[in-house]
Amino acid sequence: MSRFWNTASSNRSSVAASAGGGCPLRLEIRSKRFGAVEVLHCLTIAAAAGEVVALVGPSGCGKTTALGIVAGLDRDYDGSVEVGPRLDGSPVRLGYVFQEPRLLPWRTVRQNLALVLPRPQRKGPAVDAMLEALELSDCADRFPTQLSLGMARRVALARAFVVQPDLLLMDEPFVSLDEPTALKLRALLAGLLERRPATVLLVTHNLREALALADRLLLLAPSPGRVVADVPVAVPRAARDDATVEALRRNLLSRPESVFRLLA
Ligand SMILES: Nc1ncnc2c1ncn2[C@@H]1O[C@H](COP(=O)(O)OP(=O)(O)OP(=O)(O)O)[C@@H](O)[C@H]1O
Repeated sequence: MSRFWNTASSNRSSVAASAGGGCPLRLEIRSKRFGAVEVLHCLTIAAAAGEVVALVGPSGCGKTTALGIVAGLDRDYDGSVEVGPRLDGSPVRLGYVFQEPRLLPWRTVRQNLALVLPRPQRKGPAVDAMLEALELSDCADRFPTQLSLGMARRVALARAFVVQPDLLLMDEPFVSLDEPTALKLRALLAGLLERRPATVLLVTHNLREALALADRLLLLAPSPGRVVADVPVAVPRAARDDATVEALRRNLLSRPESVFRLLA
């Protein structure tokens, strides 16, 4: 197991080893509190190696809190997290795309990417290849203040991918972008995952985005946050053009179960 931690009493659960890109993930939170308020209760998220799982739910239902726990940024909870293993036993690599790009303002685009790599690899071809894949070669020597929000978000995506992550955590990665820019970034992300699969937890408010990218949607309800629906997306990702995504969205919104009203 590459990483495992918990507080209070935890249940260790077994997960199959990763055979290709990505690694398995299992998160079981019995309870997560901030002070007297319980924000997550009996929340279980499991993802197979290479699976893209979208966490969808209203503001405040605990999506970011759950990501922080998976990333190891928050260890004050009752439950367990298992990430990995990789088949070859090597350490799991984690990528995190935050809600804001969080680039170092005093470093250039190229330097922001290089800094997340082990020192011997920083001058190798990985950085330039990733900049090219995300159509960022022309701004490699710019500083973050010289970028548009869409470019800064592409750099944040490039920084997460340059480590070749097994597990990628994405928290509203395309929020507050105009729709054409968001569409372009989604297509770039889909292309990156096609070339090098990773297990992805994608937090989003945007149902179209979830349906365009994910293999499965987990719908969370608030107070306290928990999973109320687990919805597989049967159409292959490559076949999900705008019209197909819209049809999937309408189909989901028309389902009679009351939990789907959370999406309206
Ligand atoms: N550090 C903190 N201290 C106290 N309460 C917090 C803290 N962080 C989050 N919360 C509360 O926990 C709940 C879940 O917050 P979280 O940010 O995880 O929700 P979210 O689903 O990601 O929301 P959004 O979609 O608006 O980003 C909210 O009620 C929030 O106010």
